[in-house]
Amino acid sequence: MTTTRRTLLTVEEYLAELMTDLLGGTGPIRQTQDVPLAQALGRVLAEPVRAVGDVPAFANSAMDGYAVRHTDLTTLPTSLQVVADVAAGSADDPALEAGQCVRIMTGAPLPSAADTIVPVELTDAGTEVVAINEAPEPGRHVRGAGEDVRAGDVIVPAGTSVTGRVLGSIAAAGTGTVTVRRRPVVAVAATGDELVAPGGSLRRGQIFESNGTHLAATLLELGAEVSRSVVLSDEADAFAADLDELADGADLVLLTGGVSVGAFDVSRIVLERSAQGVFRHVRMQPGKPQGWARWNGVPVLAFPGNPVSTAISFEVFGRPVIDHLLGREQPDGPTTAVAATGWRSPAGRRQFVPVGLTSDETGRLLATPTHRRGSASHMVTSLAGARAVAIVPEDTDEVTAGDLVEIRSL
Ligand SMILES: Nc1nc2c(c(=O)[nH]1)N[C@H]1C(S)=C(S)[C@@H](COP(=O)(O)OP(=O)(O)OC[C@H]3O[C@@H](n4cnc5c(N)ncnc54)[C@H](O)[C@@H]3O)O[C@H]1N2
Ligand code: MOO
Repeated sequence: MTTTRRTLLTVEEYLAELMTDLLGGTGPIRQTQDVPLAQALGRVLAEPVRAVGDVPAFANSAMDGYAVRHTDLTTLPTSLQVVADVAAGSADDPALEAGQCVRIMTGAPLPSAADTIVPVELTDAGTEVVAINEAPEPGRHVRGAGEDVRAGDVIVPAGTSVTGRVLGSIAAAGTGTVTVRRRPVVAVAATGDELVAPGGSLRRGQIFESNGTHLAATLLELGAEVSRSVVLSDEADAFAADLDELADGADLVLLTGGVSVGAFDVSRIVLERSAQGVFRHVRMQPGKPQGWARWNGVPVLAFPGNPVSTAISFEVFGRPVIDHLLGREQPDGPTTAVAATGWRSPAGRRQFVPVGLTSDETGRLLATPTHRRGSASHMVTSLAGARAVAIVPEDTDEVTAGDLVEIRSL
């Protein structure tokens, strides 16, 4: 039966419904994999990474100069005998008597008998005898063993997305292999007989498919595996058969289009008829019509077909579901920016507007809608230039230039 009147939920109510009723309260994917660092980019850590040893592993010099005993610098200027050279990578630990020093390079181990580094700039750079004109404080320019982290300290917690920065820290702490969660397998399907692959030619009534392209790429960015990204027929039986194939082996199916109340809205029709699909209206713009179901036991999210609606739906509902499957820590919460121009917002619905970000001469962050006409669910090219979405509360029907608006990075 066609559900034209729908329960109206807030964004939070619908998200909670997805987490409890669709995902069944189940935790992240259990399977993990051990992967070398070179293959870990974009994955999510299933276990914390701890420092294998102290970092730095040994006390070393922060400067090119001379390793000295500070007690030898009580009277200045002074001259010290240079008894050895130590370069980075050297395992030497030359002995120092009173009045002696060691020429040392940045990163080289501090001789056990020395306690301070005199940078070469404060000396005459002598190689057998060095004249020292100025004394740094005791202990200066020495990088202590373990002053970054101690052996066993957590470098990166479980649930972290592996980025270049994260990899750098893990590598420095001595770990070559990390345990990551298996990638969630996600199948993507756009619906609509009007859709033509980009690069083709359009006859009257047809448009280029963009939602599948957008979702598949964004899923890859988030560390998911996209098993298939296809366009399904608007014919119900064929759609259902294709859905069987898509769901096979998937952790999640994402559908776009056909969720509204139109006579041919195939996602809704098939999911309601064959999988007790739940279709809602959510107090948001864009992204009002939403649906979910389990198809052969596999969670299915059905997003509205308008491209900006799909994009926002993914940000608001798809991303948290993927993060949940991956056990990923939630990204940073919203921040604020100053609206650079004004725009209208539908009363009673939370508005999500793609915005670009700049700053003014006083350093304030400015948000400007990326489409000159503000927000509309079909303004697909507004997505390319967006750095964030501005979030306008339900009780606001107009944003005025200069207002502080909440933004969430994309
Ligand atoms: N009588 C009502 N009509 C509509 C309502 C409503 O409450 N009552 N809601 C409107 C809202 S809001 C939205 S959003 C849309 C959602 O509709 P559907 O999910 O059924 O989406 P479609 O009708 O399939 O498509 C909408 C629009 O988007 C284009 N589209 C679809 N798929 C793609 C794709 N993969 N790539 C690019 N563009 C796509 C499609 O051609 C349509 O133009 O319903 C409103 N109607
Ligand atoms: O909710 Mo629709 O997504 O406003 O265009």
